[in-house]
Amino acid sequence: MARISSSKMREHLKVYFIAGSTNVSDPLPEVLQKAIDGGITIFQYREKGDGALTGEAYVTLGKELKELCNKGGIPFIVNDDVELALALGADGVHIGQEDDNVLDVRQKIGDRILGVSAHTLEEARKALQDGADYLGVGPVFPTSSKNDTREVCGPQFVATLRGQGIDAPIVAIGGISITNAREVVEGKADGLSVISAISQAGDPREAAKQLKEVW
Ligand SMILES: Nc1nc(C(F)(F)F)ncc1COP(=O)(O)OP(=O)(O)O
Ligand SMILES: [Mg+2]
Repeated sequence: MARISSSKMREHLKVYFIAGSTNVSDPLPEVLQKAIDGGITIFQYREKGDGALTGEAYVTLGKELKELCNKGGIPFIVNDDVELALALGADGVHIGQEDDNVLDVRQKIGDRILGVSAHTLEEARKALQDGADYLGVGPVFPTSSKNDTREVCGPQFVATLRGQGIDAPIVAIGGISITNAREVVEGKADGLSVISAISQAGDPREAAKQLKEVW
């Protein structure tokens, strides 16, 4: 298996749904299936925060979500937890600046997809140099889904990175919804990632469909 190409990675990043059991009121597998039906292009299992599952329940849910992604033909990404990603046979992992070292994770996961959060030009350059396949850049808008974010950088920050020579696949994250998604597209991101815009939507399928239609 070779590393994913940038063009294929950009396609996968278009509508990136991220969720864990604490982000939904209905069972996450049901929400994920609706999101897949609506056209999400990649999913990240991010089981974090108060009330997050642990132990067997954490692994069992991950297995179920991975199966849905496999059937739906989209990559299944695990947030932070490289061991779980390997145990589940995930398609990749996403790590942030406070997580494991990018070089070490690349070594552990082989050619699987590796996403890295970046908030500055230096962090972006280093992550790519160390083996990231895509960057998660944000928060582009204020967000209620994560309480320890760096300061809001705005949707134009991705365009700034492009101007500084970062032409790798980038997905924007943070407070994105259907009402501001166009700004993300105009800001030269390759994709938009959302938690509550889908996980808290009355109709996750419709929400995913509308976000897909922005492209
Ligand atoms: N989970 C993420 N996924 C993305 C993605 F690019 F996939 F959209 N970008 C950024 C993050 C944030 O990652 P991190 O800074 O480690 O915080 P946390 O582990 O709490 O999510
Ligand atoms: Mg993390």
